[in-house]
Amino acid sequence: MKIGIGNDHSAVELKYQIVAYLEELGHEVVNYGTDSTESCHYPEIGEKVGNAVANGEVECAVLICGTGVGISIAANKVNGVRAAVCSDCATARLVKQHNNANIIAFGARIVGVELAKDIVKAYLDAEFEGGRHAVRIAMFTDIENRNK
Ligand SMILES: O=C(CO)[C@H](O)[C@H](O)[C@H](O)COP(=O)(O)O
Repeated sequence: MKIGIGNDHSAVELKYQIVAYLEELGHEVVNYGTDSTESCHYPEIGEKVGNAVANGEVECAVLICGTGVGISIAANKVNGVRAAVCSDCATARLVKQHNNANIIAFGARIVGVELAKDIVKAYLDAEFEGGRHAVRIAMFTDIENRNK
């Protein structure tokens, strides 16, 4: 799978570890984040990754900032993006099964590297269940269309 990754200055080291892990799993990774620990602005990276997912450049993406929150808020401003912050594996599985999240986010200041890898794996291994959940996903699109 072609997977995007984006991060701010707080998450450079964790980003490298997650890229290595994704490659170990056989995925192609596109890096949209910073490779510098110099302070930068996460909204720019969240938007860039959101666009990459929305226009199909990558199938899904991982976003990492200090908490995962700011960068996911930015990505969620892009139509078609469903970015979800996860700090545990059950949530990571459910955001795919129920919300069909196309971006998973977490915080480099919140989760350690092993938990972060487990979160990514739980998300990638899960499948969207469709059915009643598809009706609700369609309602996200309705919200986007009403608020253009
Ligand atoms: O956006 C965030 C919180 O939602 C991220 O954690 C950022 O990484 C954080 O705000 C950056 O903080 P810093 O003090 O500028 O390193």
